[in-house]
Amino acid sequence: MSSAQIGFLKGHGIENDFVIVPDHEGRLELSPAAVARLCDRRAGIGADGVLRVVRSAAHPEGCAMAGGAEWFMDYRNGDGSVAEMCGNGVRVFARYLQRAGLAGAGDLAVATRAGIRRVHMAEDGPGGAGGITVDMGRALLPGGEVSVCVSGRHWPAVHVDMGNPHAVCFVDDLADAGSLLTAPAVVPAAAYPEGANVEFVVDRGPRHVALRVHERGSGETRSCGTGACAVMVAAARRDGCDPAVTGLPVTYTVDVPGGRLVIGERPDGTVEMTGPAVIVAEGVLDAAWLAPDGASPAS
Ligand SMILES: N[C@@H](CCC[C@H](N)C(=O)O)C(=O)O
Repeated sequence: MSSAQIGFLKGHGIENDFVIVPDHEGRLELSPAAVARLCDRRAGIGADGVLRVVRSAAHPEGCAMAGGAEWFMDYRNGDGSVAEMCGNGVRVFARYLQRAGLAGAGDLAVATRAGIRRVHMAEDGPGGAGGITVDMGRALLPGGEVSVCVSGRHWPAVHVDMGNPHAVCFVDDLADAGSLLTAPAVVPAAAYPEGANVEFVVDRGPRHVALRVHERGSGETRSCGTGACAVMVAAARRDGCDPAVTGLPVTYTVDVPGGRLVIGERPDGTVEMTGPAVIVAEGVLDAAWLAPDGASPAS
């Protein structure tokens, strides 16, 4: 590859899609504008976000993470903003490492801004169909009264922190959320100083829910892994099966527009998410296109 080219891959986790930028030694200056260009669905590659793959030792935030994770997931939203964690993204990140021969089947630790996430990969199936399970850590429920407002309608919401911020509201019909072309208002805004991902949830059956999500920095997406975990945690408390109270693990099926995740919580509060991760393409980018103002993306 010439110095004017940058390698990339495209992948998705139940249609939450990402441009993957391997930058193992941390040499790229990936500005917010460059991320937004990559994610542009008409003028760029198109994606909900970017996964930059960097060795932890080559990234200041990766270095700061204890836990012996060789790789740091530098996740960016489609608008170029930085986020702490991406649940579908970490599965796709692990799939990339597996495909590149940098990780085998079995267990892998990935450093994220929200801490270390432990990933368990089965042997890859056709088209990346082998499930990947992620220990998503413990949810925090800061409490307080929060509500979500769309087009003059209000719903009470549950504030759940999965390393990144979520407002979960239970609605009668997923269509109630409207077009979700703009971000729902979350009240009080002070409860979410860094903004919020907002999930709208309906019941599908016992321990089975479905959601739509408006993601901070990306708009409505076809899936959100951390959002699905936040929904599972909120639903378990609503349904009287909080594992910390019952002493029993609980598992929910969570449907999203792009597919299905299976999410469980143990009595110690650990949340575990299982779902697919697929790499669909690989190519090269023109570095001059990525940084048209003359700033070199490679340092
Ligand atoms: N799609 C992701 C979440 C990505 C980050 C989010 N938009 C935020 O800003 O917190 C997921 O699968 O968890």
